[in-house]
Amino acid sequence: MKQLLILSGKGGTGKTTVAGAFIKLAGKKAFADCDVDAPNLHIIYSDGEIKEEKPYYGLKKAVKNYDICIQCGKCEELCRFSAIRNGILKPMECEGCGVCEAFCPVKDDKGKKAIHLEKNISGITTVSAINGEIFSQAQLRTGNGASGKLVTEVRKNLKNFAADEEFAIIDGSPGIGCPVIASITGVDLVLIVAEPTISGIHDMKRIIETAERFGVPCLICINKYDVNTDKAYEIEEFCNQESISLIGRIPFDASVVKAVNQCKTVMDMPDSPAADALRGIWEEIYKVLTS
Ligand SMILES: Nc1ncnc2c1ncn2[C@@H]1O[C@H](COP(=O)(O)OP(=O)(O)OP(=O)(O)O)[C@@H](O)[C@H]1O
Ligand code: SF4
Ligand code: SF4
Repeated sequence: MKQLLILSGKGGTGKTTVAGAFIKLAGKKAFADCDVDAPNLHIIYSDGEIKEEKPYYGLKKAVKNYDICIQCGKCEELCRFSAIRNGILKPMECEGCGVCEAFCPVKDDKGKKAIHLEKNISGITTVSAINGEIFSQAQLRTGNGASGKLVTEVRKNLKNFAADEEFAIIDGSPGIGCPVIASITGVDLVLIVAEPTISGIHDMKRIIETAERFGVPCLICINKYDVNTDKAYEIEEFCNQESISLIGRIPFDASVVKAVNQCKTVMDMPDSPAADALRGIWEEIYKVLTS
């Protein structure tokens, strides 16, 4: 299975718009949303038969039994993350280090400490089949820090359920942190959707560096290039200097927004200049993936 990952560094540059279009264009494929903090590919690809929905247990978290606690204050004194304040445990701030449990002097009749670690549901993974094509995604629960592990789970599910597919198209998350690193490992190609703004260019450079560190080849396309042609030109110059292929420019197109409002991809919209540009970009990517 050839895996294409779509990234940008900066959020909101058009990753999901591009991923949604490629899923439509690619024919036989599987797809995944690795933006587990804020998944949104399901807005376009929602009607499927659920194959599997599972809780994902990530980091353990502290649980406090207030009935047996003698309020000695040891756990509060030792917690490096200030997750216990005025005797009250704030589960959202617990990092699961286990120091409180190790030093708590009180046990219940089953030997469980007054403060102890317990399994914790970090998120929910879902695999669905849409017209026979596998869609793997997950939603991280608020206050959980296991985003990288959850992304790894999404990719594992994609491989397990769609091992025979020719392509996998993966919508990545913004930034360069854990979820991006978990999504980049082992993919065949990264497409960076660059935005012609100061922050868009800055973040594009950071994500190129990240991909290079993992030895994954990168291609670039500029989205909404006509909104700031000076900055679009700066991206082109950068690509020339660094010998990175710029494979397309997508214009600002009101039908992209209309498509999202109708829960469709831009490829479903008539007379869309953005759809025309995306068709050309997909052809280039297809050539690289199948060469
Ligand atoms: N070429 C375009 N013309 C007009 N609007 C666009 C274009 N591309 C994207 N948009 C709009 O910009 C917004 C962000 O796009 P999108 O959700 O695809 O970005 P994203 O990179 O996936 O965001 P996030 O980082 O939040 O996941 C959406 O409202 C989308 O409709
Ligand atoms: S497990 Fe660690 S972070 Fe969580 S409350 Fe205990 S000491 Fe604090
Ligand atoms: S260390 Fe144990 S007994 Fe002491 S305050 Fe914390 S939970 Fe209560």
